[in-house]
Amino acid sequence: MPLTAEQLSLLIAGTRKVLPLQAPADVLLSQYFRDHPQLGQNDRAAIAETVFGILRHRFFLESQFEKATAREMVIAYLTRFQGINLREIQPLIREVEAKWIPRIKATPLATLPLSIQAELPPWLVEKLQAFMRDDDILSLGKILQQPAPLDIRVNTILAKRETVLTELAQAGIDAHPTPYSPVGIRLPGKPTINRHPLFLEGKIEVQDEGSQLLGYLLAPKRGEMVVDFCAGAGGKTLLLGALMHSHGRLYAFDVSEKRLGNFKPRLKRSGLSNVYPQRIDSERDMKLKRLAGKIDRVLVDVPCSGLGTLRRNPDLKWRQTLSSINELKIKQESILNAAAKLLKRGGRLVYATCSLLPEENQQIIEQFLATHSDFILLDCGQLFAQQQIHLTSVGVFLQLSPLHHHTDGFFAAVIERAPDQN
Ligand SMILES: C[S@@+](CC[C@H](N)C(=O)[O-])C[C@H]1O[C@@H](n2cnc3c(N)ncnc32)[C@H](O)[C@@H]1O
Repeated sequence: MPLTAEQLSLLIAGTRKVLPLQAPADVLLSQYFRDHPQLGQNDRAAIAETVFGILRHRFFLESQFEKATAREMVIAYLTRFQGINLREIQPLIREVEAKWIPRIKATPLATLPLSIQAELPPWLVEKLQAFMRDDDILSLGKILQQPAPLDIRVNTILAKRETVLTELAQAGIDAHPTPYSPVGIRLPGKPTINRHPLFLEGKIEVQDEGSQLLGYLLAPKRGEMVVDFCAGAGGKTLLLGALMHSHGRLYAFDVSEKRLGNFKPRLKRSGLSNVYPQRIDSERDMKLKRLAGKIDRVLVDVPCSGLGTLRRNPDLKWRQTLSSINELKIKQESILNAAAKLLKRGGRLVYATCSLLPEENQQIIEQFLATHSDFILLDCGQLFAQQQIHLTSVGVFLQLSPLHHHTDGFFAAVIERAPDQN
């Protein structure tokens, strides 16, 4: 159906609300939808698709104007990236706008600077160039412009992956086992899953395959004492609880009351009975003292730049800066130091981020190991192989990539506190 003038103005209004990025794009969009309850499901979907599409191509779109307005961005996006032709949109736009459309459609990408071609901020391209070739940065940038697939995790406390796959097939939902995670399913059509009985009964949870794999590196066992130090809304906690078969003690710490609040209904659905969510003031909270040296396994999924999730959160390209990354590094170091104190001798810690930058990843671990001689680094590739998970290009560290693994860009390192010598 051809675009109508009313639909075009809705797309422009939604874009105008989000583009200044005074908050995360998804928060601004939800706010906008709450303020406009008259918008139907289709209008909302079209606005969200356009706003996120513009964010994915914003460097190119802005390069085409002196100072682009929301209206110009929408028209340029629809015609260059959504295949709407000039004849179709002409009745809805001004004469002067119709004049620049052919130029924007024809601009060859290869003539533009790498940061525009890759749709990455110049400061980030510069950081990546320290360890990547330009054509690899371009391939990465291009894959990060694609929307991510929808991955779910089967809650093995309540269901088996084969049974869930059968039920999804019966419901006419295109679904495939994920290639690496033994409990993952990929849903290429991205159906709305949160009203499906499998979801409501706690048999499935939305979770990127990369995030699932981190749980297999920690590999907590039944009956152990385990801490998820930065549990947030509990995405990874729930997998850890399932790997523990709901036996033992799993503390879910976070500084955010709101995130832990979002965890509560998920925990209830999961059927797990060994999880203890607890808010802490900071990584120096006194509550942590009593657990020092007592914990078998600790997951530290630290706050990070999130640059490995640009497929889902393209707005991070503007919300992160060189100085925010410097602040994050200090926090990451401090959280890792505090979390490591909880480990008993022989205990294992997984440090994880969804960042692509070595300074938030291996450099934090290398710095930690240089000052903690009682910790050793384990090999992620070997730990996966022990569990029959065969990932390509994984060495001592895990760096998942949307390009090579079709997951978000997760990083992980596994360290162990040296066992007692006696
Ligand atoms: C990357 S997110 C964790 C996501 C979560 N593990 C999941 O799988 O859904 C990082 C979390 O660290 C929390 N955080 C920030 N500072 C913290 C601190 N000092 N101690 C513990 N958690 C902290 C944030 O509130 C945020 O929820």
